[in-house]
Amino acid sequence: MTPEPLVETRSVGRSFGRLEVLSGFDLKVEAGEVLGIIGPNGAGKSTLLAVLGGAIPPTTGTILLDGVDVTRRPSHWRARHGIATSYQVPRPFLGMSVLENLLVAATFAAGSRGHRAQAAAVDSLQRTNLERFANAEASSLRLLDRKRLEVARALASGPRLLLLDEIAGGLTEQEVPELVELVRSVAASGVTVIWIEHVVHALTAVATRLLCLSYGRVLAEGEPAAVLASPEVRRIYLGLDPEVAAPAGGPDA
Ligand SMILES: Nc1ncnc2c1ncn2[C@@H]1O[C@H](COP(=O)(O)OP(=O)(O)OP(=O)(O)O)[C@@H](O)[C@H]1O
Repeated sequence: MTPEPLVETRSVGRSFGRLEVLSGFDLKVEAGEVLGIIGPNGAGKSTLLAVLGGAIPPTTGTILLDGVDVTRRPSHWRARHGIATSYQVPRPFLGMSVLENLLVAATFAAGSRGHRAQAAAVDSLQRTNLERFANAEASSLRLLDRKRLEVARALASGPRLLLLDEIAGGLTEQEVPELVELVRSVAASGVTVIWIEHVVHALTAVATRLLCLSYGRVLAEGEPAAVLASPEVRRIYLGLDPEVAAPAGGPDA
């Protein structure tokens, strides 16, 4: 028997009033994958992530986690059952220390108490290279370290699936590889990742699979270089002439 995908959407739709952002959307993500999702502004990427994380319910369709229907489960339930999200704009408690932020995350997102919460907080601190800032106020961190803290807060809940919503946004070209390295190490520790991002080279550096979304439908999906070379992706997302051959390794090569 083949194991269930870690997460699966079956015919998921999401509308906002009369605007149908996703419709009949099917996706399977296996444990251990790093799925990168690209697509033009308004394609429905963040909506998809919000539906997966439970921030908003789908209008139609079903979401399965390990084969179990979690469609109507809210985000706090999903956080306690292995789905965590990190957002583009980090939202730490600015007046608290880094460690306190992680303790809050471990306590409220994962429902841990006492020593277990402490251990989860310290573990996420180490996994994100933030130990030296443990007692620093979150407000004092530079943007890259705030991004690390945003990932650490998600890790403190002990996720099996980490949803990353444009976390490279606002970083310099020098900082992006450091964030990529963090995502790579999180994935190597056994966490499945779905990362939506406009910084395409960040995704291709770590994604095992790439999916390009446009108006809620899949333009192309598969091995990252092949997706970036797809004529539809080049024309609709990258704004390149599909007649001109893509350089080996994709447009960032
Ligand atoms: N809460 C909402 N209410 C109304 N419309 C919404 C809401 N959230 C998203 N939309 C609309 O849904 C469409 C898809 O938005 P979404 O944020 O999912 O796209 P995206 O692919 O993530 O775009 P971007 O790359 O710009 O972040 C857009 O037209 C957006 O305006």
